[in-house]
Amino acid sequence: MDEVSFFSVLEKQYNSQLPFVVYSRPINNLVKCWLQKDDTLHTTETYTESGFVFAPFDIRNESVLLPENDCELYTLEANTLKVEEKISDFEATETQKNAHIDLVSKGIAAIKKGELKKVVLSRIETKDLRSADPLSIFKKLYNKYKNAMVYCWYHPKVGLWLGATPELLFQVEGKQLTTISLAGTQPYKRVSKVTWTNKEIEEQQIVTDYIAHQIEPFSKPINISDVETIRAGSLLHLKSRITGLINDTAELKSIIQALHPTPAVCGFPKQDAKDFILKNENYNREFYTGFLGEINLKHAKTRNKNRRNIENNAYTVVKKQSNFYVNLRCLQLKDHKALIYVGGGITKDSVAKKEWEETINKTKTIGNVLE
Ligand SMILES: C=C(O[C@@H]1C=C(C(=O)O)C=C[C@H]1O)C(=O)O
Repeated sequence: MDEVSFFSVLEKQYNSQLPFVVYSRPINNLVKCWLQKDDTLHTTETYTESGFVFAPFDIRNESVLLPENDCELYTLEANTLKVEEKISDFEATETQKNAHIDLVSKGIAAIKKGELKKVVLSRIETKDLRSADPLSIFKKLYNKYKNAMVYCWYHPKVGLWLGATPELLFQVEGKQLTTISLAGTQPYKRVSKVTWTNKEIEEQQIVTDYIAHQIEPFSKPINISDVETIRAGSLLHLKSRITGLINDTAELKSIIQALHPTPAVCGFPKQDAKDFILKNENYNREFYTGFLGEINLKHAKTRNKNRRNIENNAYTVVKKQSNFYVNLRCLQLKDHKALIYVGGGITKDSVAKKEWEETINKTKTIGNVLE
């Protein structure tokens, strides 16, 4: 399917108020879309169905599913998508600044009292839009962020979300489990040598240790890569890659429950951090810091048993694959407004004003493509 037909099918779907998702994973130049045939709100509790899942931060609320069997799927291959690149600046207000600094200060105080070790605190930044065409925003995100999972998700009974997230929650392909620990943030400044403070190194280590501990019951042996610096748009983060082989009895739901939400977006210890967030953030995160992605898709790979006799020995392995990304650097489109969701990890060494600046820098990822 060519680009014009691909996006006109999507536009028709949106204008008919029918659910869809259009997305591209960081691994290739494929843009995929799933169009649900009616507007039924499907949810999943078991995570055994196949389709595309959109799950909230607070998993006690419903995870929305676009079931594979109720959807039409299209794929487009493209390096860049055609779109007019108009953008404009926006500024945060002082009220929001003071409210966020107060919230972060509360977090630091709780950590110093020993109630928690790390908590991720966030806020919403609202921007009035001149143009609120979700598909143009999607195209701009796709052109700008090749290393991100870029998506636009819509359900008439839930809302419209867009994002460009650098963070994999986890991926399972057959028995192979891959996840990452991503934390620590600084602006990207085009220098070759990047230095990190103890605050960020410790913050990321908390995430790595937690993930390794949580997947231990399902997966052995666990390999943890060295920590590296990665770029996500105008930001840098610390990242480790964690892999393992899951055992036969491990269910997808148990892995989700073990990992989501990680200390990268919630904090540590998990329940205390979550309680602190729900009590103090003063707004509903909804799907921000939830997760999204393909669930239980069958993926066929052709292999050759014997390289000398390729024709006769080719065989196909069908593996089930799920890949979930953490819903970050995202916004919700509502009544011609963009609600941009941003947060950052707080530890004992955090400085409230710097955390405020970090959220400003994070709004730019998605704010940079809005008009
Ligand atoms: C919470 C966010 O990002 C997370 C928090 C980070 C941090 O505290 O340094 C870094 C990457 C993400 O894991 C966000 O972008 O809103």
